[in-house]
Amino acid sequence: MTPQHDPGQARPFRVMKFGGSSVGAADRLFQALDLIARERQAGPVAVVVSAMADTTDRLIAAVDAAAAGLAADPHVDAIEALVVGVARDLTDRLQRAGLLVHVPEDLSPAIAELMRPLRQLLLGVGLVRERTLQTRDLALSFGERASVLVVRALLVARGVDAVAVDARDWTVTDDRFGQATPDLGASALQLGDLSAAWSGAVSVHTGFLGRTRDGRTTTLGRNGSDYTAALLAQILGAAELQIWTDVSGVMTADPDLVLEAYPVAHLSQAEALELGDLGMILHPRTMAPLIEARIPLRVRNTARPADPGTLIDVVGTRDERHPVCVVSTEDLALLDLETRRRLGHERIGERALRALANAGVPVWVGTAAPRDRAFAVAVARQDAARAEAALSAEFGRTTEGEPVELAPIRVRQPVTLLTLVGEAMGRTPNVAGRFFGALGQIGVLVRASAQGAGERSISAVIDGEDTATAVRTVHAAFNLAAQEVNLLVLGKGTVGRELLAQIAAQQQALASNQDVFIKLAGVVDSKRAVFDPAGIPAAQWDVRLQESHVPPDIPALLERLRRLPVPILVDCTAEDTSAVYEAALACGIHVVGANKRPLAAAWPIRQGLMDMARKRHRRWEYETTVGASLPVIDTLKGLVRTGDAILRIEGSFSGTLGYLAGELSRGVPLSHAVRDARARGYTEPHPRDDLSGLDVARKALILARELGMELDLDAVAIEPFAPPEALGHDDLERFFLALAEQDAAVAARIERMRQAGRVLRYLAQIDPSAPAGVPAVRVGPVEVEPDHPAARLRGTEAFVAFTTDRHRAYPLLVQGAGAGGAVTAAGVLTDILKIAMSLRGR
Ligand SMILES: Nc1ncnc2c1ncn2[C@@H]1O[C@H](COP(=O)(O)OP(=O)(O)O)[C@@H](O)[C@H]1O
Ligand SMILES: N[C@@H](CC(=O)OP(=O)(O)O)C(=O)O
Repeated sequence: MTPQHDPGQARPFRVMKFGGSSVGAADRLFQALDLIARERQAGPVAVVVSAMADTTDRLIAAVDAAAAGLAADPHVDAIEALVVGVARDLTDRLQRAGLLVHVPEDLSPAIAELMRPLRQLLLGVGLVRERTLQTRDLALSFGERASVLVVRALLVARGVDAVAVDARDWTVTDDRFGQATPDLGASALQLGDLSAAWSGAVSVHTGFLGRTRDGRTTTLGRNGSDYTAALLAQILGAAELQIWTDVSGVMTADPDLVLEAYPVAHLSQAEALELGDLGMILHPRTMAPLIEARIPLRVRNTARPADPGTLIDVVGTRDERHPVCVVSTEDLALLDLETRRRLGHERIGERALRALANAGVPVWVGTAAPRDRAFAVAVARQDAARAEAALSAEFGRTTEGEPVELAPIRVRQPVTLLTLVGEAMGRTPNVAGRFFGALGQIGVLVRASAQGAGERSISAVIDGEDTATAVRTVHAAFNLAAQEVNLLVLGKGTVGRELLAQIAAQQQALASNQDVFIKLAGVVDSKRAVFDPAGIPAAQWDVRLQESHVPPDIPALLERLRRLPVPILVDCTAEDTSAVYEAALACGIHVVGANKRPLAAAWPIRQGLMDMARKRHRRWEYETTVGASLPVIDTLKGLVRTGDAILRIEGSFSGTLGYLAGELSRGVPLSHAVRDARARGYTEPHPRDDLSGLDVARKALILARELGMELDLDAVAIEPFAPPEALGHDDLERFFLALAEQDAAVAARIERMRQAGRVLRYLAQIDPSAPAGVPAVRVGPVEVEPDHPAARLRGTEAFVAFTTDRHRAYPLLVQGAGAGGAVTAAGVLTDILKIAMSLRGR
């Protein structure tokens, strides 16, 4: 192909294409004209425009309406109104900006005149009630033709010499209406003749349109203006093609699907070819002429012309940290073929592809099992029935005289083809591992997969309903600096409130120092919920919750949460939430809980939750259920996992009871000490819940169960902290009166102990090898000797002593602050980070 440089110019052309979004509104078109004028000063320019905004869709609706015997005129009226409105608005703007060099003629009569044959055509369609692709293409041509009329007139009005070119006059195509292919040689000849008349003016071409040799109008397929522009660039031997649209370049993912998507600075032509093939922003055939002619392409944003956009050239970038693009192709069907016996020498894959090609069904992806015993193909959903019929017919007959033994064809739909495209992939290890790992982490099943032969792409076929979550998760795994986790926090009591404050304070540092981004997706209390998949600023949760009128519909919230990357349910309540945990784990949500009740629920329930977590590969972290943020559970798990034999566990787990024991030892009467502890916020709202020993019993049970002891709460021997007769009153005042009646007896006991050199502590004791008839787990008040580790505890301090086979002589001790909102919340945050860090391997 001989490049046709502008005869009067030494410099080569630049081709600028403006899409429907750039020409469909006056403010954008104002920018577009400005860009053209500036570019013209630097050298020769050819412009390609699309139909304004949604005009092409409207024209299709008009044809459909006419064919259905309905009025099509309202659609044409709306298009005319849009075009005339944009032209008027733009004239005003140019005038106000002092840019109007010539006053343009009123364009409405010209536009009405242009549309007249369209109205007649639609009338004809209405009469015959028949709509062929050929008729439709002719109707569609009016969109681009109207744009050219307006753009040329206003360029001239702005002082830029411009000529209108109906690209049908040079784009010679075959007669595949709706999807025509241009003939490059014939088109170049035609254009050569036409271009002589431009003589230095900016030529403004209709995108998308062509004509057969015998003069019938064709279109190049939806979004075909990109293709027109690429052809024009090739024939003109342009130095560059610019595609101006409404986003700042080719983004790492569809910005409508992935909020965090960002523009890719530099792509190779091969990468862009793969992206175009998958229908990502470029028309699938745009790249071919540019590759042939080695012409660079820039994708730019008309509304933000200062943004650099995306450069697509022959070499691309060698930057190893180059982002990759995630493309999802929805509404596909996956057809699975499997032989029960080999089909002679011919492979089923080959035969299947041939059968589909003969039936005119395009295949999105095909993957074969080794030696072709099984084969899966993904096709557009609308082609699924045709594809199935073609395959059934193909494999229904025998080959080489052998009976065909094909299992019934399985059709799964809707499915989505999820593809990762990036040049760097062939040079980076473990791309497949990270890709499938990210999908596995959110419980997405891969139905089929393919790794591009050019090492530039990797694809997975997934269920349609998983699309949004999968795209976001894969995008985050490859393109975001920080691992994102999404929290739904249940409960805004002391622990919940403190946790949210700690998240607000730490969020920034965690993102910059640990590459972990903690996103607060929702908060729920007993009356309402607030949920925002884009994230609630952690400092604003309180206000947002107060403003919310959404009821706390947990199943609905879990359904939304599970669609976000690394979803975590954070339970800061003291309710029976086992059913919530089950639902969460079942749908792929991790759980972090400070709540003891699900762990202390009946053994089959607790075990069911553990099994569900294991089966769904979700984490359930609950370190704070015993000893707040002290590493009690982790230590015990470590001992058990490394095969140590636990001989005995003893501990003081209740900060409240530890505090009370200390106060009594100092001579404070029981009822006073309890009143005081309640006033300090150490006790539950009704102190009976602490004094009964039930809370400590639950903690002891949690530890015992870690040892595999199949016990329920009723197997724990509980002796309350205060005599049971004092605990029966619901009414607080009567409760305190009854408690005061015990003051003297308790004081006398404490005094006796003091004289014997002992102190009172409330301890839990677990003895896995207790003989039959002796409770293996017991909690209650114990008089301890002065050299016992519990004797040294101060205030709300807690301790646990593990006596094991390896720690026999000196028990392993864990000791420190064992209660309080701040330490518990810090423990919950640690559990959340444990999950985030384990996934972060990037
Ligand atoms: N990966 C992606 N990068 C950029 N845009 C994308 C991507 N995926 C989907 N899009 C969508 O493509 C749109 C641009 O294409 P289109 O509407 O055809 O533009 P135009 O009207 O300029 O031809 C964007 O507004 C965006 O919503
Ligand atoms: N107007 C045609 C052709 C085109 O390319 O449009 P856009 O550049 O707006 O995607 C369509 O909507 O398919």
